[in-house]
Amino acid sequence: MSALLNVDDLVVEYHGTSVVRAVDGVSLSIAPGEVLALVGESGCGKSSLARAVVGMEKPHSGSVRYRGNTVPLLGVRRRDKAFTSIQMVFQDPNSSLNPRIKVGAQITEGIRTALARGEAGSSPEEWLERVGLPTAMVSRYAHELSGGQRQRVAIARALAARPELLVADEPISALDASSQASVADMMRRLALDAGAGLLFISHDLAIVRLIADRTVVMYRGAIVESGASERIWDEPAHPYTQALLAAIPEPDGRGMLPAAPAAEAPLSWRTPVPTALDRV
Ligand SMILES: Nc1ncnc2c1ncn2[C@@H]1O[C@H](COP(=O)(O)OP(=O)(O)OP(=O)(O)O)[C@@H](O)[C@H]1O
Repeated sequence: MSALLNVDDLVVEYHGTSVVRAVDGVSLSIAPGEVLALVGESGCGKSSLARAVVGMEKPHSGSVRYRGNTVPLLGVRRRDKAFTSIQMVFQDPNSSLNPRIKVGAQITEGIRTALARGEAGSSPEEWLERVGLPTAMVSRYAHELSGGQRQRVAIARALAARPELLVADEPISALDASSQASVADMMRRLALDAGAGLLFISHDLAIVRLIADRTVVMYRGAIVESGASERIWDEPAHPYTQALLAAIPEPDGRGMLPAAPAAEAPLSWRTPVPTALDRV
């Protein structure tokens, strides 16, 4: 099956007083109906990659193509029908929800995006039910909801647009621990029922293992390992992946590996590779 999303040798840089190369030559693809997880520690470049995928960052080099077409920068992407089927959920729901518009109206914006593409729409109440919220919330404002409820609304709005590609950047970290797995699973089901591809960004390998077909592990802007999620969980090949797995607290997940903190990892991957900052 041809890919929905192709990222080829992508480089994202921030040019300020110094140059930060946040994404350093990343290639990946997502097929329709596939969940791809992107994992890695804070600052490894996950959000920069996600932002470039949805047109919020301009690639320094390399390319991001959606159904074979280069994804334009956000303003153009929003206006171009060919790209309204890309939706994003952010870590912080406050950055995507408007505090002055009622929840129902915000979900309706998503439904209108779907209708404009000739897709079936449904009511805001139905979407609230699907994400586990009471339908009465249609008439509430975002500031009247808890952080977790807000994130569910943001997820409902993104899914109401019937995305064919959903990019979710740490979508469950605002939720309480007991509902993280169920919301992640709900996102998987709703995206896949619609035949969409899901790029699910997380630092939580235990959840990623539950919902992602494939996992890509990022470290310092580059991919160090990728493969079937179960394989990465059972036989992590790269020392960095092994350290990520070993860091999962025992009651929550793995607890199988002997403690292998990053400090004990081989120098080959711990030592900053003299690429990014040194080169530019
Ligand atoms: N606007 C910016 N200007 C300059 N540097 C930035 C900017 N945004 C991100 N960076 C830097 O780029 C690198 C990658 O950041 P990014 O937010 O992509 O990582 P991340 O893996 O998503 O982290 P987190 O999990 O904490 O969100 C970091 O070193 C960060 O400090």
